[in-house]
Amino acid sequence: MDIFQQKLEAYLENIEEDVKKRTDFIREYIESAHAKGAVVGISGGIDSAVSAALCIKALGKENVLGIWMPAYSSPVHEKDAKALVEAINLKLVTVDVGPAFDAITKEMEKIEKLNDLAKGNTKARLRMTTLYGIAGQLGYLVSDTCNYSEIYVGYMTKGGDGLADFNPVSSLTKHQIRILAEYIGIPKQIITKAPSADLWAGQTDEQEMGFTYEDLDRYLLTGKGKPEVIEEIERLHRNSEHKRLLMPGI
Ligand SMILES: Nc1ncnc2c1ncn2[C@@H]1O[C@H](COP(=O)(O)OP(=O)(O)OC[C@H]2O[C@@H]([n+]3cccc(C(=O)O)c3)[C@H](O)[C@@H]2O)[C@@H](O)[C@H]1O
Ligand SMILES: Nc1ncnc2c1ncn2[C@@H]1O[C@H](COP(=O)(O)OP(=O)(O)OP(=O)(O)O)[C@@H](O)[C@H]1O
Ligand SMILES: [Mg+2]
Repeated sequence: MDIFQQKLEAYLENIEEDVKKRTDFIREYIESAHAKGAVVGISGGIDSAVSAALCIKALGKENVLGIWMPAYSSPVHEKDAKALVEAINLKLVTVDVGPAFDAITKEMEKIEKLNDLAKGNTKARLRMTTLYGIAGQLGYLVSDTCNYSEIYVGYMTKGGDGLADFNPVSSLTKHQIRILAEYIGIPKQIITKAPSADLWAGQTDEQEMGFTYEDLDRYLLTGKGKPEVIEEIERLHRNSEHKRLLMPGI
């Protein structure tokens, strides 16, 4: 077995302890903030599924609210988001951010036509706005869902999915998230589906990043990989430093 597989095996061996560590963290953090619960944006993808499941284990299903927020999202993700209701006992509501997206895009395009990335990042920031609106109303905190692999290369929208109050999965690579997902009973189709931000039709993480999660996680867990891939990962890491810091000021 190669060293990458050994690291993943080691994670699986200690998974019960890992779940306890994460659920203790969530419970203690929510208590220390005097909050009543947590909201999680539910995309139909694996990171939000695992984050929500950990929040439910920590806080109880009554104190966790999942929000499905479509903006011309693909139907497969809606089906997968809804599959979580039974699988992890999730309270799920829908807030359609499509109309707000259309309205704000129309206003912004009075300046200049927006490209897919600018439009996609706007969707992510409207979701952040929605999560904070509901969390503020309920006295909840907003759970982040970004995993370690994404955070390392800055693969998240600044002020969008990259902004929340606490993160129950920030130290887990994508491969570790998959192991955890299986352990806590996330539906198979969510685990095996190609990771996608779904910010525009046909988008997938691996295609956009230009390398696979296998390449990224192997490097993160073992330091090994093709030199040109490592160089690209480190370039993205350097260029996204600003997303992992509080804003600079003077
Ligand atoms: N050095 C610096 N210091 C301070 N701020 C700096 C900066 N360089 C850029 N910036 C600011 O950051 C902005 C660029 O960051 P940002 O707006 O995030 O935009 P950007 O990094 O260009 O795009 C976000 C990326 O994350 C991906 N994403 C988003 C959401 C979810 C997921 C997913 O996996 O599901 C993936 C998305 O597909 C895209 O590849 C610039 O417009 C500028 O305002
Ligand atoms: N349609 C959506 N409704 C609600 N939340 C969303 C939606 N799209 C994205 N999000 C939020 O943005 C986060 C970032 O998306 P990302 O694609 O990285 O995670 P994921 O969809 O949970 O996992 P993956 O796509 O890797 O399987 C999601 O975890 C979720 O919290
Ligand atoms: Mg996704």
